[in-house]
Amino acid sequence: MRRVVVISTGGTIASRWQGEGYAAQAGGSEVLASAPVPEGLDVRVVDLFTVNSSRITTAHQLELLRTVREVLTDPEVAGVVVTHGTDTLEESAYLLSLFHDDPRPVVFTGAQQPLEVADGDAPGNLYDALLTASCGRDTGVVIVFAGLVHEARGTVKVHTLAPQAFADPCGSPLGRVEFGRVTWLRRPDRTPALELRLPGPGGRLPRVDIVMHHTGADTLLLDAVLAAGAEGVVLVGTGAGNATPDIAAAVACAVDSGVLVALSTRVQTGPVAALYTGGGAVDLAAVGALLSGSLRAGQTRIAVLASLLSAGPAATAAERTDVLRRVLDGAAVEPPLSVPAGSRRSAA
Ligand SMILES: NC(=O)C[C@H](N)C(=O)O
Repeated sequence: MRRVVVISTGGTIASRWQGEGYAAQAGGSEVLASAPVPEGLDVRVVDLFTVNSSRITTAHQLELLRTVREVLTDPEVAGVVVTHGTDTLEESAYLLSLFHDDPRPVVFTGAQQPLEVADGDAPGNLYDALLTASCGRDTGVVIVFAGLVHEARGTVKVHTLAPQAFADPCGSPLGRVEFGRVTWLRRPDRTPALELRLPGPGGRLPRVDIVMHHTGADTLLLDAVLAAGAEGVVLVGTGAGNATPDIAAAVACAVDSGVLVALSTRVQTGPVAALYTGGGAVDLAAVGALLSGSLRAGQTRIAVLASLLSAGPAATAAERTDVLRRVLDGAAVEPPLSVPAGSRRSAA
């Protein structure tokens, strides 16, 4: 029997009607009982949390990371399944993937329809995730949803309600799960795992905020997160990563004071590219913002958070920047042909 451990964290896959709306309520054993189990598997359950994933914090994510590592100390375990709400699944999965250094797979899944819905998607997704966790090797952390296996990095929630909830807008799936079999379509682009320096119990966790640019925006929100003590900021630019000269000046001050700044885009597909000046990505990169490649805002924030955690509180700004640059290089996609060579990433 191959052993797979399911770590249950809540989400719609564990949700029931509460009178006014749905909320996570069921524990892991109930979630598991809703799905058929592939033949020949010995499935164990760890009940970690029961929360809707919009409430997931960095502390939850680090507890999940610790739990996965603890589960994998058992050599009998072939793989791990994490059941998670879909709202922030891509963030937790990407965080774990950056620190994952084990050949055994960690498979995230969830559902768009709640537990006990007669024709819901939970049982199929969980079955596929169990199958993938039992047979994958050197896959890293993946997301199994609606019959597809996605690499954690780059994958985002693309529909609020539909069963096909996840896709990588700049990439392609790693595999398919159908007819009770996993078919691998390509190898994941795995990068070396980051060194893990977890803060001790009660240790301070870095604050990383996201600020989105829009027409008429000034520096108020950026100033506010910096005043609140953000050690990292993701600026979500318009287009290929653009803002204004005032915002570029505020980013320059933030970088000079040791804040890690990454630049993502609010556009759904395509990489950030240093093409425009006048407050655009050319100027933002010149003052030290690192371009996020094809990572969308949520995963860019995780890249910044993971870099701060991995560098540790005693690291210099240059050391933290160096870790983030390596993480983002691992997330790069080729720039479109129209982007001049060498303009994709900041030289800062
Ligand atoms: N489909 C879901 O899981 C959505 C839910 N709001 C969650 O993320 O917890």
